[in-house]
Amino acid sequence: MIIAVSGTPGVGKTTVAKLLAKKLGYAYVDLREFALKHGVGEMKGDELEVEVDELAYYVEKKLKDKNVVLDGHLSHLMPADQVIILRAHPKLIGERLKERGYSEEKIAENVEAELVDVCLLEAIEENENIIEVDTTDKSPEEVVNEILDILNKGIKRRIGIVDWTKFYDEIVPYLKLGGDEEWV
Ligand SMILES: Nc1ncnc2c1ncn2[C@@H]1O[C@H](COP(=O)(O)OP(=O)(O)OP(=O)(O)O)[C@@H](O)[C@H]1O
Repeated sequence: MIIAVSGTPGVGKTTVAKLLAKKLGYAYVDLREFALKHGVGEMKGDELEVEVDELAYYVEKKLKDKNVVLDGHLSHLMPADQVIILRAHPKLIGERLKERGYSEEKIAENVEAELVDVCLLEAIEENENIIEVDTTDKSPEEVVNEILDILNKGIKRRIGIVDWTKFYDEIVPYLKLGGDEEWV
């Protein structure tokens, strides 16, 4: 069984995926390292640009019959049996990425992606089995226990649990609004 753990950068995918794999006794697979290992994608500066279909082909071929937790911000586009989309208050994403030294532009891009549910919407296009978990104010342990609880109940789909637009005023400072052009 392939369980994909996805979400906006900084949401906690790696932390949660490793712990989830440990508790389930599954192998942990970092999708970026998996791509590199199989020669998928091209390095553009620090970033690895991959062809999603090519990566999905290798995931299907190499991991299909294994018990793995797949970690990566493209994992929701892979042929997984179960997708977990982690969510966090966009302000938290902004603070974590600021701490990592990301540029204002990169922070704004990711905060906005979390605000408007980009990962979730992409996942819905690809997979029926999606569980969304709000990690805000929870420890990684609590998040993993929540995931295990849902899976143990046989629930495969639980979406629409957060609406960050309610907190728009708190999120605005992290966004780059208006661009360079003046409104006339
Ligand atoms: N409930 C939580 N779940 C997961 N991570 C949490 C939680 N609370 C705090 N954190 C912290 O948030 C940070 C998330 O970092 P992590 O590398 O796991 O995110 P990521 O989504 O994998 O990022 P990236 O996509 O950039 O690799 C870690 O420092 C982690 O300790």
